Amino acid sequence: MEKREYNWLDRVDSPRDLKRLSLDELRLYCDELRHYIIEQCAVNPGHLASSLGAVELAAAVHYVFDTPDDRLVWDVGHQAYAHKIITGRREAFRTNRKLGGISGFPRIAESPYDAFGGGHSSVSISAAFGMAKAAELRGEKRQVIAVIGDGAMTGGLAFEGMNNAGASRKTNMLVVLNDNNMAIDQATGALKSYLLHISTSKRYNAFKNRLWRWFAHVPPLLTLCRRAGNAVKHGLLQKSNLFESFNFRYFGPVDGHDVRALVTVLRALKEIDGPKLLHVMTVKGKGYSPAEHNQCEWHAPGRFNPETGERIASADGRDRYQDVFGQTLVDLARLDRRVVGITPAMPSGCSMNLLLRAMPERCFDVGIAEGHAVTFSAGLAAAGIVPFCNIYSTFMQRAFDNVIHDVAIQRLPVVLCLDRGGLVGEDGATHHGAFDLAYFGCIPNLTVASPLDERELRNLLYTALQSGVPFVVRYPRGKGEGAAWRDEAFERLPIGRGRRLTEGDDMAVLTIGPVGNVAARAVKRAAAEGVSAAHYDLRFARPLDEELLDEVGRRFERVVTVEDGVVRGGVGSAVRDFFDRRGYRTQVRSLGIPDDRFVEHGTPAELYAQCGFDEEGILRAILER
Ligand SMILES: Cc1ncc(C[n+]2csc(CCOP(=O)(O)OP(=O)(O)O)c2C)c(N)n1
Ligand SMILES: CC(=O)[C@@H](O)[C@H](O)COP(=O)(O)O
Ligand SMILES: [Mg+2]
Repeated sequence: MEKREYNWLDRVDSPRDLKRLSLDELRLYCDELRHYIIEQCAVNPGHLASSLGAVELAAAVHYVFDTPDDRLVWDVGHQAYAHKIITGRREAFRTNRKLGGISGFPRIAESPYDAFGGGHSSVSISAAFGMAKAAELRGEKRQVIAVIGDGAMTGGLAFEGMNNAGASRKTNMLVVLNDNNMAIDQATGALKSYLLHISTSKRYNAFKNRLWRWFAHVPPLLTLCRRAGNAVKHGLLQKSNLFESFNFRYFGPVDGHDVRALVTVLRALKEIDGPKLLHVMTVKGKGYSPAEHNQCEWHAPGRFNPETGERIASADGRDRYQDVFGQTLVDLARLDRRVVGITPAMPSGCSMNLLLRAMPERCFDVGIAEGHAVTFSAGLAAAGIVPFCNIYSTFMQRAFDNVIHDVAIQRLPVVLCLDRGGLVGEDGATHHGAFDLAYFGCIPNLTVASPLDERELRNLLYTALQSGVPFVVRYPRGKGEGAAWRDEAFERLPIGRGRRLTEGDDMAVLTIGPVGNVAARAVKRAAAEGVSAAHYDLRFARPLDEELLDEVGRRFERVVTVEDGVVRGGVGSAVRDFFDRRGYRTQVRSLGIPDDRFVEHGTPAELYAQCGFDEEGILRAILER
């Protein structure tokens, strides 16, 4: 990619400015917009490939519709960078995902153009339907548009939204299906084949192309085309149209990078009432060759050299926790024929792609469907398989009831692997794994553990396999401590037992998970400053090690608990409850993620400091008398 001067980019600070451009100028503007996104993401990382794929779409929607009066909802929101830049955030985009800067996702609080917040998948149709219904109830005339990817469309919630909205034939809403045949990894499932079928059906497309050409040149034909709708499409498509079955009028597929064609089609659709869906074909990473050629890696590539496409990674020899999970799962699957892996659309994110490559028949990418992933796992477990179901902590929130109803009550031996537990950094409030220790800590029959380091993660996964009970293993995003783990012999760990890491006399520090390593450094520094702190690693949030806690309660008047999770309802709360119940008068100070606000985006180091449980914060709490 070559450096270039911008002639059009700087002229647009709002959709109103955009509308002043001719269609030819709009195309030139889109080229520059794409270039700017690449240039900025190279130095300030973000969701590059999806946003490159939606440049023309964002421009065309803002060109045709009257945002913010017309409501535009982006599903997930990771493809909305062009939208942000068009809607007055061109300069602010330099602060994308930085502490105090704009969010990587749409946010209602950030701009009137962000009609609905994003981050988690498959919400757009339900939200847009709510807005369309509200407009109807309030007698307001406005358009509502939901842009949803083919990956997000695999989520059950999207179908719940369509089912509901489709029954309301008068309600005016447009769903734009942004189909690039990719989620983060390869698209999966029956919907993928279906979308491929309708986007490649030659007879239907030849007919449809003629229809759209008429649309463009002879406006009165619009009415005719509307009437032609269902019957013709059904006749030409071998399968009945899925979206039409939900009472959505189906239009497309159209080329999502031909901004002129998009404008033409959207203008036409604006005149059609009721629920309708426009199928748009895009290329993930469009316009940046490295991203087009390796769409998965360029979903969120980190920093890179825009000229060469070389990604800039810091190599310090330490593995990520997800690497430990991915390789250990392969090792366990080799050890035990009952082991399988389940991921809701995150094989690369959680490194289950290692199992997918090694034993594809024993690895299931079920689409963006966390609830289904858990219940599917429960079904497998009920039939003698040991599923390792890996879900990012924040997305597990979607499957809370499935864990209670389908796993815990029935005591089925599902291993729930919670990746991204704790603060995740730049993705911000929607993605921090803040609540899991609180929401799993209160469920009967669940064992909940978190390792201190890589080797312990490996051993906890092994222990979970041996346990025969519902077992949660929770670990954070990013790199570990550098502990040796590869090819280490497995060790079965005692369930519900913690251990003392450091002896001390003045007070005790209780930790769970890798944040214990940070606390260990603070404990050392406290000793140098004259405070002798005993350090205990609980390892299990449930069941708690009561013997260990009795020892602490008996010996210490002052305790600091540290967890990379929300302070209320988490491990600190459970420890305090235990001391109360046992009648210990120990004073407990709990450090963790605050529960009086959502923590926003920033680097992990900045956020730990802000929340007061970085090394300095823990040290301060230990020294406080
Ligand atoms: C509930 C939930 N599960 C998983 C994710 C992680 N995730 C973010 S984007 C994405 C893929 C989305 O695919 P698609 O909608 O087709 O957009 P594309 O990346 O192809 O542009 C996934 C799985 C999420 N954001 N929300
Ligand atoms: C938008 C989204 O939900 C994912 O792309 C997420 O940002 C991935 O996070 P990791 O970078 O932690 O895999
Ligand atoms: Mg996609």
